[in-house]
Amino acid sequence: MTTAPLIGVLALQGDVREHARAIEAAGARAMAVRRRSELDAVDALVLPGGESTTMWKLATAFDLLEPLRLRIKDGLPTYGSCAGMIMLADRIEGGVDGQETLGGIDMVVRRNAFGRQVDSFEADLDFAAKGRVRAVFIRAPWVESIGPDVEVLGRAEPGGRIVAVRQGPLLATSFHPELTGDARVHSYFVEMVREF
Ligand SMILES: NC(=O)CC[C@H](N)C(=O)O
Repeated sequence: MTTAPLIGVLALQGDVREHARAIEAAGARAMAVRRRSELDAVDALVLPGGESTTMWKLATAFDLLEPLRLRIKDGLPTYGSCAGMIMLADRIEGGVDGQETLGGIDMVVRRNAFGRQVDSFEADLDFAAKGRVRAVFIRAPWVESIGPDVEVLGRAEPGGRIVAVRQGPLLATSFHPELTGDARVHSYFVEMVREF
């Protein structure tokens, strides 16, 4: 890919604008995705933080759930942060009755694992080869277990819980790098997108 990749941000709910800004800071182009035609147009996708139950319900109402699943299955590079991580999990714990995900990463993610809203916190952690990043956790999930093809890119300290993973073209973090003004996690994703 010689031109800057076009990265969609699923814009049903959540902190869409912050991700769009971070994508642009990482040297790619950003576009809000609400319709199937927009989903078809992008080279990659970000699933923002927000509320996974709402995202699932809106994706169903907008007829996007199956198209999203299919594009992810076909290898669309996709990055999910927080609620987006939950959406990328093959299996979840602590979901509401009947809660569905898009799936793609062979992992079990526990919703609201770090506690309630008041338990939101910030911490520094090592992210992949990018060095130490400031991680903002907001009613965040953690990764309870992973399959053999999933690579761990980051752990919360202390406790060592898995909070960043990658499986092929799919990336997920429990935390919100789009809120820190540091685009290194998005840069990592843009590098992934250029590989595929
Ligand atoms: N900041 C977030 O994205 C929180 C995720 C939220 N707890 C959920 O279950 O979807």
